[in-house]
Amino acid sequence: MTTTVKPKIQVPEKKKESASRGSVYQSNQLNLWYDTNHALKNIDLDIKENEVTAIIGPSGCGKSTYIKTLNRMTETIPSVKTSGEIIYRGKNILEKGYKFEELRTKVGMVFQKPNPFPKSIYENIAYGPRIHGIKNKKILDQIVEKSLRGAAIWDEVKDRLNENAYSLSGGQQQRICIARCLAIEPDVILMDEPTSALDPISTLKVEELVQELKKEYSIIIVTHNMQQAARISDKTAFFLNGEVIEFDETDKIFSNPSDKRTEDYISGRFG
Ligand SMILES: Nc1ncnc2c1ncn2[C@@H]1O[C@H](COP(=O)(O)OP(=O)(O)OP(=O)(O)O)[C@@H](O)[C@H]1O
Repeated sequence: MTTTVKPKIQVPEKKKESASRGSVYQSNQLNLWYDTNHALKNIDLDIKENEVTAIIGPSGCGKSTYIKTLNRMTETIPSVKTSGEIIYRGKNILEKGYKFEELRTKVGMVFQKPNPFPKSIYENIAYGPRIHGIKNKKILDQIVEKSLRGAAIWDEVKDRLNENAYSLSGGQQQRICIARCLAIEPDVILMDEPTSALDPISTLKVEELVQELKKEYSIIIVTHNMQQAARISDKTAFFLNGEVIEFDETDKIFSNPSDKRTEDYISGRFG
């Protein structure tokens, strides 16, 4: 008797053109230790451009560690050791001599808790371009408007650009943080549970925004919300105890996973 796994979570129809896309990140046999804690184990992932890739898995499985490694944020922790490769656009970012600054201008990061600067809405967005040498007020104005429009928050803030970003709601602050990323014209946006501190309406806005942004950017999103992964991602990687158990098209992962552990996780049997 054959058994088929019934879809647990509704996945919207998505275009399947993945095979023809280029790779933005490739991790090859990536390992990471915090002292003796082996937090990432032989991670092989090929992340394609202009897709949304979701990283899911139970608490402590290494999701945040993985996404932070893509931006070399873990290397500031003294106990961290890594082995293997992370190839970003053809270059191993873990190699000595890799120009770290290059990564900073190409990869934007959005965190769990909105973290605008304690400055005006305008200054939050203009800050990055200024650091990169843009001083002309007219050009900065254009970047600010374009970035806020890109983050679907222009209409809400256009008349209050000089107000402190802290005066906005949490959901608006998160979109300001996304606009701040867009202002540096990144190639990739890394999002670490970007909606977990938001209410359902703000969550929906950010999810719609992610769908829109993938036309121009590659997005990697850590989420503990499986419905969210199913709604917005093209590919999903299921992590467990520091390993990638399964990485596939999101509809395959949520309707017919290959591994029993994935099936158990998405059906809510653990995690
Ligand atoms: N700064 C750190 N120093 C030491 N160990 C850490 C550090 N950050 C994470 N770890 C450990 O690495 C492992 C993976 O943690 P990580 O935060 O990547 O998991 P996660 O899947 O993102 O979890 P969660 O869903 O709870 O955020 C855990 O054992 C954790 O205790």
